[in-house]
Amino acid sequence: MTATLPDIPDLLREQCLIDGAWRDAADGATIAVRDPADGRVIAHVPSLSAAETETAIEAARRALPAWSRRPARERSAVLRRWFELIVAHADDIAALMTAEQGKPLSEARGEVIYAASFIEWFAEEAKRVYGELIPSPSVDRRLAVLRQPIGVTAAITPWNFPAAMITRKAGPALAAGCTMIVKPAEQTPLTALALGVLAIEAGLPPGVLQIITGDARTIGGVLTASDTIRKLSFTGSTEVGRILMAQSAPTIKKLSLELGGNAPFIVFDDADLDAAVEGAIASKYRNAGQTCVCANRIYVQSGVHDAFAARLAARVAQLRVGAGTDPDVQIGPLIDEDAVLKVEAHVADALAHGAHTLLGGHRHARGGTFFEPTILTGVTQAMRVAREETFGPVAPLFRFDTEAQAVAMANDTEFGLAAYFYTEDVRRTWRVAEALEYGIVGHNTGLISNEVAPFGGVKQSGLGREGSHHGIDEYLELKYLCSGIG
Ligand SMILES: NC(=O)C1=CN([C@@H]2O[C@H](COP(=O)(O)OP(=O)(O)OC[C@H]3O[C@@H](n4cnc5c(N)ncnc54)[C@H](OP(=O)(O)O)[C@@H]3O)[C@@H](O)[C@H]2O)C=CC1
Ligand SMILES: O=C(O)CCCC(=O)O
Repeated sequence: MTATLPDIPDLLREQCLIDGAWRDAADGATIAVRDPADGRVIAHVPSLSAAETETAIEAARRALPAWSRRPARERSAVLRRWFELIVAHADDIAALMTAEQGKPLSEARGEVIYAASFIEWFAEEAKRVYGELIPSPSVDRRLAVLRQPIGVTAAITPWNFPAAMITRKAGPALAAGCTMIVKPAEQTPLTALALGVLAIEAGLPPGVLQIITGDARTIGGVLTASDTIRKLSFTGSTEVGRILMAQSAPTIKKLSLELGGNAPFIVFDDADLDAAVEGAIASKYRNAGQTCVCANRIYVQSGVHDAFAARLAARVAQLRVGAGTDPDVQIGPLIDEDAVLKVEAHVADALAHGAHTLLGGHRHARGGTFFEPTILTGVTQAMRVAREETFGPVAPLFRFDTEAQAVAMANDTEFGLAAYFYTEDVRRTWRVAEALEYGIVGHNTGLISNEVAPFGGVKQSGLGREGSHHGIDEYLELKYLCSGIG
């Protein structure tokens, strides 16, 4: 262990949570966790086997009957305590998150509060899982619909939001009366395990929540093959989403998939340009561009293109790159070397096909996985930055002339998670919002995420919605009861 880890013995766990107990792998195997700011190993977590994954599933199965039968009010109270504990420990969890993920401390703290908001929200929703009484077609029968927990569930989560992607799944699952096994990304297990510490402290009974670490294919293979697990929720790449969907087919699992995005960000001639620049920065450079809803393609109408590019460049040039622990830094390191290679490849491809660098374009002078905040101009639909999620601090600017062109280019992708546009024209607002083939649309804002609204995509960006009052439905089954009373 090194000095880059915060001194928080109560929250720092290097063991997995199974059946209410903290465990190592039986064979002692571990995975190293690194600080992306300097590449140093900061901790080790267990690398569990397939058999240990089965043990976690079995614990969740045993815990299900009692937890699902607890009155909703009691489940709600436990979740409420978990929420309060997360908020009370926000600074410590943020420090842990920055150490393993790299995002600036202020962003990490923001994520912890965001993560906690899902637990608070679903603590409330737990009490509102209403059924229905259907007007009967005959006098001798009564027709009812019950909404019941789906059963044992699993979540596989990414490194870019190490806390919020867990609570957005565990919150509704536990509120609904399900039990869950969470497998966090190998880069960011410490935040997940710290959430587990607080869940136990909040009074979550053994087996209701398991947090297991290890080889993704081994654990993913066991989770998807399991007949006990009735639902899998995954956030991550579209490629892995496809694999998990195929692996879940034999057991016909219910799936929530929150996959890659390739978000268009459209600036029309009639936009408030300063607001559009701020929105673009918030959307593009948050988490160093490593967000599935980050603006990936910035389309700017010809009349304002050059002014927008100049203002954006002036602002982005002020963004400071460095370790997330430095309070003056806005852009931390990328998660790993593979991430940097992908960003470099996208920039090189764009330049080779005629784009120009307005700002940045290279690895940062600090070395490691730091990358310069970058703006490219003269980008076209044929380039890789237009077709694939870059997941880095690169803003590619495309020029367009008409609204129809902008909408067509924005929709020209297999992805459909988030889209943004800036206009002051109310008629255009509705026209464009309705025409964009996306699950989430931001108008005159670059920040759309919160716990009260449904988050999720269309097309190959995934299935299902998280957050909002819809989020709990993903963990419930409808049961139709036809009662003969003649
Ligand atoms: N929608 C989103 O929010 C995200 C999108 N991405 C996109 O994906 C790209 C690659 O990022 P990456 O981290 O590799 O994303 P992945 O999709 O590979 O990882 C996300 C999660 O899936 C797990 N996983 C990976 N392979 C399997 C498998 N075969 N079976 C079961 N679980 C698996 C990972 O585990 P482990 O970490 O142990 O390998 C991690 O927990 C990014 O550049 C970005 O474009 C990435 C993260 C989030
Ligand atoms: O990148 C993701 O996978 C989640 C986006 C974070 C959010 O805005 O909720």
